[in-house]
Amino acid sequence: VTRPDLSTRLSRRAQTMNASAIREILKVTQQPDVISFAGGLPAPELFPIEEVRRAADTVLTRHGAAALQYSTTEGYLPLREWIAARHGIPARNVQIVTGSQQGLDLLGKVLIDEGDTVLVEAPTYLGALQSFQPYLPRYAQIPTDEGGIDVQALEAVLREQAAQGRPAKLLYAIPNFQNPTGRTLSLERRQALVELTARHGVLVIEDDPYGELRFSGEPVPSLYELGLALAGGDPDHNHVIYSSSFSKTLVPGLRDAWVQAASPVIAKLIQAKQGSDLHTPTLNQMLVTELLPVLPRQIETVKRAYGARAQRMMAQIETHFPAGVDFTRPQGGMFLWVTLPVGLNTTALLPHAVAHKVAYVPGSPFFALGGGENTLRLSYSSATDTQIDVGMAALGAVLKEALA
Ligand SMILES: Cc1ncc(COP(=O)(O)O)c(CN[C@@H](CCCC(=O)O)C(=O)O)c1O
Repeated sequence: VTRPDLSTRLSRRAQTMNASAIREILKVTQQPDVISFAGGLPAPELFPIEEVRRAADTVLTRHGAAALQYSTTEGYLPLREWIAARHGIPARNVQIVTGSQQGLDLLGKVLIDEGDTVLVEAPTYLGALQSFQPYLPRYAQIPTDEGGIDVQALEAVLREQAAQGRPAKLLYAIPNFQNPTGRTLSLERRQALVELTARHGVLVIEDDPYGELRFSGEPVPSLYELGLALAGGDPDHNHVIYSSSFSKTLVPGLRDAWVQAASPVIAKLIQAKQGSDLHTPTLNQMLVTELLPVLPRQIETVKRAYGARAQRMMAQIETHFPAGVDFTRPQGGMFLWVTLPVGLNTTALLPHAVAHKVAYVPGSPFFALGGGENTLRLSYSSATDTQIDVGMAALGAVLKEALA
């Protein structure tokens, strides 16, 4: 009998990895009587289950064998063509991925060399940090304010990086209804950011899973559209890479998403994906394509529900939270961001909140270089009115106690 300690055999890369705070908390908050505002879970009661069942029947009846067979790495052409047409680009610039989470992993694999400087917002989506980490980037944080990325601060960071002979490789941004803050970048800041990054030769990854979920205010052109205009309409010279998903507009469990990029990037994404999962499940891609006619109505239903839940949560926070606590007022998406008085630690506070049957995601895992100990993220998307009322009252009580 030999008893090797396998934990000593892991790669250096594996040893840089850590767990997703969101996934870990989802495990904790699965306790039935805990009201969880942690996971960015789309509202399950709004899933078009009947439509999915009918679509599955149609797909399997009409092209059952093809739906269950291996398929191309690029993705199901009718789906790619539908996406391409909506963005005014050729289908060859669209790659289907297995959730935009896989898109982030593959983009990290094909764009980041060890030590490359990757610019991220402070705070940013912790799942992106998790995807990029194994490629061993050197993070630089871009300060944000109520309006999202502070583009003046970005310019200073870019200048500093260039002066140190370490120009940034890429910038990862979530301009619509940002995860975790819920903030949206103004058109003026988007234009400045796109021009600035083009000038400095910095690639931009625009992660936009929430763009369709606007429930107030006016739509703003994407960084991708602005980048395309800067490239004279040529998608093969757009320095902005766009990623979005059917997870928040349709359903997350089918794991269908896509990346829009210049052909040399797409070519490498395909090769990386060949080595990862060969292709996104064929049946799921055909299902999503069959469901495209119900998408507009589904988006309207989801937007209305999330807008009402966001308003209710903000009203309850106004009512129950102690003075000195600040929070963002999103115009769309699934999250809002709470900032407590400096000195409070939301990671330390979480077990106490769970004891009071309410859960959130502490803010610090959303900061690539640390900080944010006094912040937390709340997701309103899958909470009923009662859960919002009861949960915000409970969390308000926990915060008042902590501040006393
Ligand atoms: C900015 C951003 N980019 C990509 C994703 C991943 O979405 P996909 O379902 O992989 O398309 C997400 C989804 N994040 C959710 C869902 C995480 C789901 C989970 O870990 O259970 C969250 O932050 O809670 C996102 O917010």
